Amino acid sequence: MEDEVTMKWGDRQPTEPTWEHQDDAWAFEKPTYEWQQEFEQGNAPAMPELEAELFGEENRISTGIHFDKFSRINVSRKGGPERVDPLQNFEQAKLHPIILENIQRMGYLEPTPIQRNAIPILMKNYDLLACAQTGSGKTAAFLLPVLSKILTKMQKNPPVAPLPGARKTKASPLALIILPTRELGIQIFDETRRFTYKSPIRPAVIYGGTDLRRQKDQLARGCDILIATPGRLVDAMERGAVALDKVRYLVLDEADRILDLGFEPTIRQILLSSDLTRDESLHTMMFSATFPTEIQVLARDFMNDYCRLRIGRIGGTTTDIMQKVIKVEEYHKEDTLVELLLSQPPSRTLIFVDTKRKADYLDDILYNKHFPCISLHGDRSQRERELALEAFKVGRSPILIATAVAARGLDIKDVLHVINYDLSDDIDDYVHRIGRTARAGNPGLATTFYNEQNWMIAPQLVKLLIECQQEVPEFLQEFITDDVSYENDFVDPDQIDLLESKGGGAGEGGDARDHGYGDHDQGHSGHGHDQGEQREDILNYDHGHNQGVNYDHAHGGYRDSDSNSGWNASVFGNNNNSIGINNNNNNKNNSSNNNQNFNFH
Ligand SMILES: Nc1ncnc2c1ncn2[C@@H]1O[C@H](COP(=O)(O)OP(=O)(O)OP(=O)(O)O)[C@@H](O)[C@H]1O
Repeated sequence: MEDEVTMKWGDRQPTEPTWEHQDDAWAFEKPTYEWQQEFEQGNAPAMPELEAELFGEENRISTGIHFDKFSRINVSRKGGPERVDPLQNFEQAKLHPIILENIQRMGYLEPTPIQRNAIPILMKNYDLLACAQTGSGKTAAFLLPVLSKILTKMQKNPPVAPLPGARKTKASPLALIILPTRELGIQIFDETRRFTYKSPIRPAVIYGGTDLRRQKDQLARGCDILIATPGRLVDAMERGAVALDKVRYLVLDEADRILDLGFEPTIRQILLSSDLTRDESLHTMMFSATFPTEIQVLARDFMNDYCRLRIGRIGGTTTDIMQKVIKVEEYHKEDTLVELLLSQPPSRTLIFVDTKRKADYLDDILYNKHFPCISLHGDRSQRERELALEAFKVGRSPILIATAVAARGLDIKDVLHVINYDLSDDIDDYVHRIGRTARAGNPGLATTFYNEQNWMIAPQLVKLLIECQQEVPEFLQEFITDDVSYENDFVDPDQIDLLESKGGGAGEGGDARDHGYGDHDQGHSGHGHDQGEQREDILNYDHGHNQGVNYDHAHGGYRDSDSNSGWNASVFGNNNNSIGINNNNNNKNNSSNNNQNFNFH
């Protein structure tokens, strides 16, 4: 088995240490552009090392062959300005020149549909509820106008440098982005570091599981745009590290997941009982690929004269993902997984399981079979979570076994295969999980293990497969119905109460998950709820202490960088990957001119 795996997945070779290994820095301490008082906008000097890190090809996703397909998707807009002219190009958006330069550095040639439509609305200062498919560029759709507006404000009123010797203790950001998971926070921080390059805007990110004092130090250096998980944000506000009175742009990213995790009271607390200015000078926006009714209720309660923008169907997914569903009984899943991994050329692969225990267990099984794997879940210390994701990104551990912690928003280059080892009961979860592949018009493969225990999701899964023109396997055909219609729009705000009183709505029913709310990332420890085989729906645990990175793998922990550094990363970082799975039901052989081949035989 070792030879077989090694031949497939590459020889062990030493790899360069990453930034995390060089010192004990956290992801929130990654460098941002160091603006000096004497710089002028448009004339700031380059920071070549930072520029290479931020814009290097290896660190970001290039558009794929299906990028053009985006433009054929249907767009619906309700509310907001009377007339919106979708952007033909970024230049039309009247974005600040520094932002335009960074768009070029990112290699974005044209806007995606969500960007074409959302940016003009946000530039006109309307509140926005926006839904678009996974991987279709929602992040830039809100970041670009927000950053551009901050820069224009700064140009009119340049920030005043603190007096010599003055000690700033409180951050007063102009923009606040709240999101459900720490990993997503780090990623949006990275994206913000890119778009604020050579600008005076200082971004910061705060999330649980890390030393709040160090995050406070970051905040004390000043912060114009703050990215935060809800619990840590409240914590920082209560400790006087953050004031919200200057916030003019408020974004809830993956808004439905924030509520799903039980953060609604926290969000309402932030929106209602904080020092946030709640008048027409505050612009609020919510983005996601899925929008159950609860989040639409929240939007109605807190947004003014807002625009509802939908690109494609709410909860729909991209046809760039080849979805395969195979029948696998529980007892046979391990063997099938190993066969599946061996049957394909190595490619960055994300395996979803439902429980933390199973993530550890499977990690052990695969590691002992010499697969270059690592796991990520909420029981890991934050340091371990950051290391695991980094190892996956750089290709040192190209197989990541994760719970739902990795399901939302993560944008990792060349994830070619998502495997639903355990299938969630919730179709929205399924959509977000498989959405970790096929980003920005690239192709991807999602393989789902299905058995009778998953009957609950079967009707919706089948509907989605049909909608995406995917093969419906024999064993799922009994779930095909004539009803191919979908609740395909936002609920009219005037109808929400009616809908709620009838007990209906997109977000109702069918959700048997154990949410087991815990400490919500508040920065204190103590969870008793997920010792067993409960599903992991609470992501932002805080153990109150850092358990270190060098866990003994035999005890379900992490491998250190040495023992895990040997896998040849090169095949996982280029565009030359090909993946294939054996499936007797399918003879498709899709190949593309950028050499991403999907071989099904
Ligand atoms: N206009 C563009 N041209 C090329 N690439 C783009 C463009 N806009 C965004 N991208 C890239 O597409 C990828 C996906 O974008 P993003 O992460 O914002 O998707 P998303 O819609 O937020 O997905 P999810 O719902 O999964 O969070 C990113 O790597 C981003 O850099």
